[in-house]
Amino acid sequence: MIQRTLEQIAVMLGSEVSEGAGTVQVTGVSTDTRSIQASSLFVPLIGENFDGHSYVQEAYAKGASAILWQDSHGAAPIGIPHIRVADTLTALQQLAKAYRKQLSVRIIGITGSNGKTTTKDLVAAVLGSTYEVHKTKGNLNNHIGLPLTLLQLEETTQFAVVEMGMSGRGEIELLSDLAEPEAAIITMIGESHLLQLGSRDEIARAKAEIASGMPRDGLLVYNGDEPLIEQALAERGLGSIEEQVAGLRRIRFGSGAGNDLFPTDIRMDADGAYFQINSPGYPELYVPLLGTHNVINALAAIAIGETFGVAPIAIAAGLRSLQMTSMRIEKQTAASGLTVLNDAYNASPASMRAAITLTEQLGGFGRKFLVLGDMLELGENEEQFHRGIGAMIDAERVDYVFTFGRLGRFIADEAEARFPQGHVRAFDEKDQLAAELAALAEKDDLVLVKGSRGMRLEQVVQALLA
Ligand SMILES: CC(=O)N[C@H]1[C@@H](OP(=O)(O)OP(=O)(O)OC[C@H]2O[C@@H](n3ccc(=O)[nH]c3=O)[C@H](O)[C@@H]2O)O[C@H](CO)[C@@H](O)[C@@H]1O[C@H](C)C(=O)N[C@@H](C)C(=O)N[C@H](CCC(=O)N[C@@H](CCC[C@@H](N)C(=O)O)C(=O)O)C(=O)O
Ligand SMILES: Nc1ncnc2c1ncn2[C@@H]1O[C@H](COP(=O)(O)OP(=O)(O)OP(=O)(O)O)[C@@H](O)[C@H]1O
Ligand SMILES: C[C@@H](N)C(=O)N[C@H](C)C(=O)O
Repeated sequence: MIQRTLEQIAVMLGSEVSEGAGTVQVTGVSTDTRSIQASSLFVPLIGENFDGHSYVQEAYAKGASAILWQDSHGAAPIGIPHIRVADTLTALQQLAKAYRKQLSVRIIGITGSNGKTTTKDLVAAVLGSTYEVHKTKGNLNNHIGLPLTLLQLEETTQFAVVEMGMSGRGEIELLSDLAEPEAAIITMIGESHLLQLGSRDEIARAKAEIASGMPRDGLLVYNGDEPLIEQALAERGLGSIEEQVAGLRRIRFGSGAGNDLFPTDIRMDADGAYFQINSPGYPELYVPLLGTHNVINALAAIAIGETFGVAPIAIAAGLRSLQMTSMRIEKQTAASGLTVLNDAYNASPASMRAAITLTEQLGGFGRKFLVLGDMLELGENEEQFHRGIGAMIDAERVDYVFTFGRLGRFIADEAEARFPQGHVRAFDEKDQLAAELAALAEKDDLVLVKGSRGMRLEQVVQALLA
């Protein structure tokens, strides 16, 4: 993480240090006194619920070396080393960019409607077999999370794999301009945040903004099965693969044989997937993730590994060594023996379909239960999206469907007629859903739990595992 004197930081921000504080040593940056590290620079952000400026005394008492102070807040507290700035959020971003430019780190940016976190973990695993790698922690992928990620880099970090999230146009452009990735991955275009973007075309245009901060000879790795990505790149003057115009190098990955990288001979076991690829020199590969969509995510990681000189055998080892962020098709087992697929981090129609299809395909279980929550931020067609999920559930392969939330009712309503009486239930209370499910499910059964972040369905998982 960043280690600089306060004077050096002031120079990076184009500002000045408070009297006599130039030699104060800073190690790391924090924006939250609830997780602050000693010797850090505390950056008080103005948020929806609090103004961080109210916590600077607490930050200093907890060991912060210094703080930033926004001009609009008048005189800074006496006795705390500080740097005055016009806007603390902008200053955080500026400091992250300046620090990134001082390092020799090579940055891989990742965006896409679904799969950013998963692919970030896969790329880090592949590159980590050969290099010193830092990856986005958790889901810190926005205008605050990405700067914090950059400021966590060590001087010795060789590669940084950074997740770039968005829910509006211009957000990825800002993140790309901050991180200046030399390579970028666009995982896929789904329906996430359709409410704000309005169409999948607009979502694709937003994702294509990742090209903004890239060098002319940068590398774009993108899902070649999705025509909207190439369309959006062409609209940015990057031409299409057919035009082969000057500019970014490209590697297309996906299930189709027209891609530069595609899988063959996919077969699943209880914990992951085996597959071959069309690139020479590889053994049969294995990724400890369930679902065909995760094989496709792995292709992006392979493309990056090949580009940056990781040997095929090291790529294979890296994939096998994956350390996955939680609540993404995370397989958990209750004391009773009941198996839970915890996919509760978030949900959109594409990821919901992928999770249900995967659950239907898994063998070796007794009955199968789906616990499905609302999918949020889908805009005016939210009801149709949820009904579409209800309609795609295979009643021959799923035994029960329990839904939670106002929109989940549409899933239940659409599925009910194809199931035995009482096997499709819509709940408004998580506790009741969990209690009835725990009473019904038995040790050989399988339960998928999935819904948007706002539904907090991990509470149902915790009740089942208790
Ligand atoms: C600003 C901030 O970091 N807030 C975090 C804070 O929220 P809280 O409500 O408690 O505080 P405020 O924001 O109101 O307070 C302002 C500051 O004061 C600090 N503070 C407060 C209390 C206190 O006792 N001490 C303090 O120091 C506080 O820390 C603030 O700095 O805490 C919450 C709980 O931990 C955090 O959730 C909240 O974080 C916000 C949401 C945030 O944006 N965090 C980023 C670091 C981040 O990357 N979060 C990701 C989720 C990102 C995400 O959703 N990405 C989307 C796509 C991008 C959408 C984009 N348009 C957007 O708006 O995000 C995606 O789909 O992936 C994560 O944590 O997972
Ligand atoms: N290529 C994909 N297609 C469809 N669903 C996917 C794909 N990759 C991952 N998923 C599913 O999408 C959900 C979110 O996965 P992940 O956290 O990796 O995505 P993300 O893009 O980081 O999400 P967020 O936008 O919240 O950061 C999980 O349910 C996961 O199984
Ligand atoms: C919280 C954010 N990362 C997200 O994914 N939001 C959508 C709406 C979800 O939770 O599905």
